[in-house]
Amino acid sequence: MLSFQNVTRVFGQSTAVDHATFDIDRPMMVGIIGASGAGKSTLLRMINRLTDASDGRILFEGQDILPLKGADKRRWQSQCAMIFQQFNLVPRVDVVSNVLHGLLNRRGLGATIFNLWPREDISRAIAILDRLGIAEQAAKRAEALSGGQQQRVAIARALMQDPKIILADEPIASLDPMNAQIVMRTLRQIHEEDGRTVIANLHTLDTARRYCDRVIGMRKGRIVFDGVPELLTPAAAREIYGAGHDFSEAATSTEIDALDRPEAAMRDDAYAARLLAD
Ligand SMILES: Nc1ncnc2c1ncn2[C@@H]1O[C@H](COP(=O)(O)OP(=O)(O)OP(=O)(O)O)[C@@H](O)[C@H]1O
Repeated sequence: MLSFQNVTRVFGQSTAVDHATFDIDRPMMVGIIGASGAGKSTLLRMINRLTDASDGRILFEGQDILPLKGADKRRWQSQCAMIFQQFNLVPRVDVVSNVLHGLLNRRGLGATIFNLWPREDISRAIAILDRLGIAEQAAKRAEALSGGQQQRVAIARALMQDPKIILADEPIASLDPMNAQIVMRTLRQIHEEDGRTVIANLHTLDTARRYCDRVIGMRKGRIVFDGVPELLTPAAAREIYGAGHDFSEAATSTEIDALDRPEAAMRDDAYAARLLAD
């Protein structure tokens, strides 16, 4: 289905992703973990062509998606929707319109600017919001919603594209523990019920363990772990995070406690090291 073959991305002197090679041969939920700067975002962004690869091939159902241009590239991008840590909604615009923006690649800019959406698109947007439990927010401005609700709107916008793959770049890093769980459960539900592949960059090992079928661990651009969560032993975690021997798996088994800490939103090596060393 999705095949990475020696995919590399170089920025100047630094190699953000170094010969990444792996196959996803059936719909699954994949968590990508690693310290800040390990290359997780770059890996994800190369899939939907927000970032170009320097070398290698990414095949989707046999076709290399890296050389795609123009309409072909847009078609591919509509098959792999992305959600972001900061939701990337239009804050002053109502929720339904934000969801309808998921159709931008298909309906064009005119429909978006003039808010000219066919009735069936609007009905579908509301049905998706209903599925995600936020239909009653449909008429509100996006900025009036809580973070967790805004991320669900972003997921609804992604679903509007009817994508085969959902790419989630730190989807819960800005959320409180309760909303983080709701968003992760929503992503899991979308995978299980719709058969879509979800690939999510995650900050806590425990979230990857709890929600993902497979975990890919990156360190300094290289994939150093690829397996089922059960194989994510303390030794494997040390390898991924470069942590010391005082690493304790128990320290990462309380995702909610970890997210509860005020510094949980920090995205740096010190945070990962502290988490592992606690
Ligand atoms: N546009 C860019 N220009 C230059 N360097 C970049 C660019 N994007 C990423 N990098 C570098 O590539 C490396 C990998 O960055 P990336 O954002 O992919 O890591 P990450 O694992 O997602 O980190 P984080 O968890 O902090 O988001 C880093 O050294 C980063 O500085």
